[in-house]
Amino acid sequence: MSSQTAIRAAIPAELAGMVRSVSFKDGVATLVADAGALGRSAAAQLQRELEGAVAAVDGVTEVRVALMAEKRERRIVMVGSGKGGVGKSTLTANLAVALAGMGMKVGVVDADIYGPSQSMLLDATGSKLRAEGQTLIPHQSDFGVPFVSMAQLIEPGKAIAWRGPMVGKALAQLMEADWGEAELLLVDLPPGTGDVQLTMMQQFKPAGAVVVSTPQDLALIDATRAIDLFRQAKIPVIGVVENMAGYLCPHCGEASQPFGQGGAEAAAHTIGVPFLGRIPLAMEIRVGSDTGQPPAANDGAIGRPFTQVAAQVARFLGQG
Ligand SMILES: Nc1ncnc2c1ncn2[C@@H]1O[C@H](COP(=O)(O)OP(=O)(O)OP(=O)(O)O)[C@@H](O)[C@H]1O
Repeated sequence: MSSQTAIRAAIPAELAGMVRSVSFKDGVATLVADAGALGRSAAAQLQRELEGAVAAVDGVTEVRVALMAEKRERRIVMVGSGKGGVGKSTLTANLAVALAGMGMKVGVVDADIYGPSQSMLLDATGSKLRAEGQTLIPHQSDFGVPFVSMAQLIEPGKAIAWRGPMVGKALAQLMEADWGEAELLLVDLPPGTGDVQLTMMQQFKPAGAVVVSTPQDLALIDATRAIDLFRQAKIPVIGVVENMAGYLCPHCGEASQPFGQGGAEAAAHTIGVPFLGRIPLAMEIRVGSDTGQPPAANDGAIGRPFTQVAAQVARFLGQG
């Protein structure tokens, strides 16, 4: 058997499909393998396994493995708001679940340095998040949506003192986590127009932004500021979502409007950005969010408004 044939024979069958070429000269075996579909840690493991298997072949004194990884086109959509507490994290989690339900490979980056909450929203188990060296390993939620979170990088309550360079470093770690096949990252921004927003726009070239607001005037003024910032940076505003838009009393069935009604839609028209839809204020949304059960994971009526917004985001991305 020639050495080249012996090397091919030594490659485990389950890895053989990824090996594009094998050559052998003066004791040096050179393998080229396709790691384009693999995340960083899986690619490193492929390399180790190939090296181990081929090093055992008679006559081989050195193994060189070259991994080809075609750069994957991964797009980024930011979810922002002017004001805090308007439901940005809730919308991010449910949009991600709804888009995954439509067949997209979506990851969530929880970049809310002041109140990271995706662990609660997407993970009922409360499992610990992991890292391999400097590379964060996204946590696989039960809903087909992996996520990483600022909560992995900062101690609770310490973020207030964070400034530009620290924010940039932490954000880069989240964005460059081992995202594997994810084709879309949804980024849950902190409220407002601070360092995280600026760094996102300068360093990561988002494909677009969704802005959440309640129908209240104050929230809308702040949302308009966020939209202005995205526009200045030439980030397309995919549209505005009105959250907490009307409350249906579960006892008497009467509809009331604690935060007013239609404000976000009117503001979107005035500013000239699309209006993506309305999410009602509903006890089931709050309870589902607090227990790691995003409503968009179910077919029920309460998940539908999220699915409708997700369909528009998919359309914007050319996937709908
Ligand atoms: N449509 C809704 N109906 C009922 N409760 C909601 C709705 N949207 C959000 N909530 C609840 O409101 C609270 C704030 O929501 P969320 O954390 O998503 O807001 P946020 O804008 O991300 O806040 P933060 O400023 O902390 O980042 C949470 O308790 C959430 O469960």
